[in-house]
Amino acid sequence: MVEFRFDIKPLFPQPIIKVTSNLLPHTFRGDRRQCLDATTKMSEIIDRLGQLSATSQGLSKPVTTAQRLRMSDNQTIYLLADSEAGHNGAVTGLLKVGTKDLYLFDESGQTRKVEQAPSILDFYIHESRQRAGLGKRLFQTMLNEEQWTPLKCSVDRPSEKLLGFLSKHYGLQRIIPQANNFVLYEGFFNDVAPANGHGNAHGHAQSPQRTQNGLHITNSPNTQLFGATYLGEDSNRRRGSQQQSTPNALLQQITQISPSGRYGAPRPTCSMAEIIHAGNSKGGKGNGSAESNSGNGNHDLAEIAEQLQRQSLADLEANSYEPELEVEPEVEPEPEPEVITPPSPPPKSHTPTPPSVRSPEVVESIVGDNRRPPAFQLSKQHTGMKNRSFGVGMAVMPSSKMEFDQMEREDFGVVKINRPPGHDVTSPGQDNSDAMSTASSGGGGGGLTDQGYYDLKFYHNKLW
Ligand SMILES: CC(=O)SCCNC(=O)CCNC(=O)[C@H](O)C(C)(C)COP(=O)(O)OP(=O)(O)OC[C@H]1O[C@@H](n2cnc3c(N)ncnc32)[C@H](O)[C@@H]1OP(=O)(O)O
Repeated sequence: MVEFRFDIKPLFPQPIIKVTSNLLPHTFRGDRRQCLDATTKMSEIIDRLGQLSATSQGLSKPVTTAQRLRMSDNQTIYLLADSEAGHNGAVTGLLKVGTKDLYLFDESGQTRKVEQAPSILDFYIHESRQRAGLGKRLFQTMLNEEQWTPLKCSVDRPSEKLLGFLSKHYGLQRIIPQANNFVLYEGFFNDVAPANGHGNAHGHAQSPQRTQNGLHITNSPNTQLFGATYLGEDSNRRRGSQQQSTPNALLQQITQISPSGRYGAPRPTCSMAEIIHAGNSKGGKGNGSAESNSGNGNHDLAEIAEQLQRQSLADLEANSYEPELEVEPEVEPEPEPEVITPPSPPPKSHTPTPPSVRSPEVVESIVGDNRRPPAFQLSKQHTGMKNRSFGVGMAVMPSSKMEFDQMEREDFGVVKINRPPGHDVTSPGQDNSDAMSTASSGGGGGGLTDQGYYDLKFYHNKLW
């Protein structure tokens, strides 16, 4: 029996009480001070019983704590007490139930999403009182209160004892195998309309693709991994009235979010998705020139990469590297700026500026007019948001890399050229990683070392 330093009887005017997130017995009446006292004591009771249950089941940490109950909005704990026991009475059992949205297999192996499935989450009768019918008493009280039937309950990782208990008292034996830890019994899906693989165990028939609250449910792995997509009324109207050919519509779809949970937080627009999807929506690819892709954010990454590759190859052939372009002066090396601000250095009149090392203005036109000027300029040391895609760099040219300085989270920046090999800059603000990449490439003895080379890297947001 579980006894406490305080008298439990005031908390248990009846043998079984219900506790929800307010941590008060459902029978509680009292003022503020009594309320505080009751929640403190109730928390202690719940934590203690939860710990005993975990120990009894061999769990490393309790499933049931007062804190968890306080944070929940759909869980209820039933507590069984023996007021006659000892001096202060004793608490003898705990049963925690709640509702869960679950993806479940039915008898035929079809996946179904069951919303608010009744779930048995934790069940414990003190060892000294087991097999005396107390479990049945507690469980039956819960069924009556919740108006559930045993067959419609999912059971979260039941122990052998609980399986025996359910078999003995409720004849539940034939389990429908599941991929998760929940156990359900044949008959769970009875009287539920199949509705294309989606249903509700309570029989609240739902539209196969759209539920009342606007959740878009499919059987896809993405849905199962990330949850249903929330399609608000606005969005529904938009989808009806608007073709998906506009980039905005596509972007809205891309950034649609789940309404709750950890996937519910608003996500920033993915710039790469913007490029890929918005580019595709154009239909035609244009003439392939980078400049032609400016505006509206319709860029094709492959096209840009191809363009830069062509330009880089042309530069190689023309032997037109100009290491002095955007290279710090020999005498007074300055820290290499992380974010290049316009204007670009004036090209020598006799040497055409290599297209692959365009001035920021040119590159800006590649990435489109929708790039907003940053309110202030951040280096990658500030933002930590600079992601290198060496694969893309490799695709452009094996010995070169593209670099886009990301001035803002959502935007592409400018192409820049690293300092030439051997040109050490040791001032504090220098770009260490760039220096390292330069050194390592140069150390490899590449053919371009003697001539210097352009270290172009390509940065973008992480995609997934
Ligand atoms: C989702 C979950 O919570 S899973 C975890 C379930 N909890 C536990 O395993 C914790 C330890 N066990 C217990 O707390 C209890 O045994 C409970 C809650 C499972 C059942 O409570 P009890 O008061 O013992 O149940 P009650 O007396 O009403 O029914 C007894 C039946 O339960 C099953 N049972 C209870 N104890 C045991 C046991 N030690 N070994 C095997 N079966 C048991 C048997 O079917 C038993 O019938 P039997 O005595 O004729 O064999």
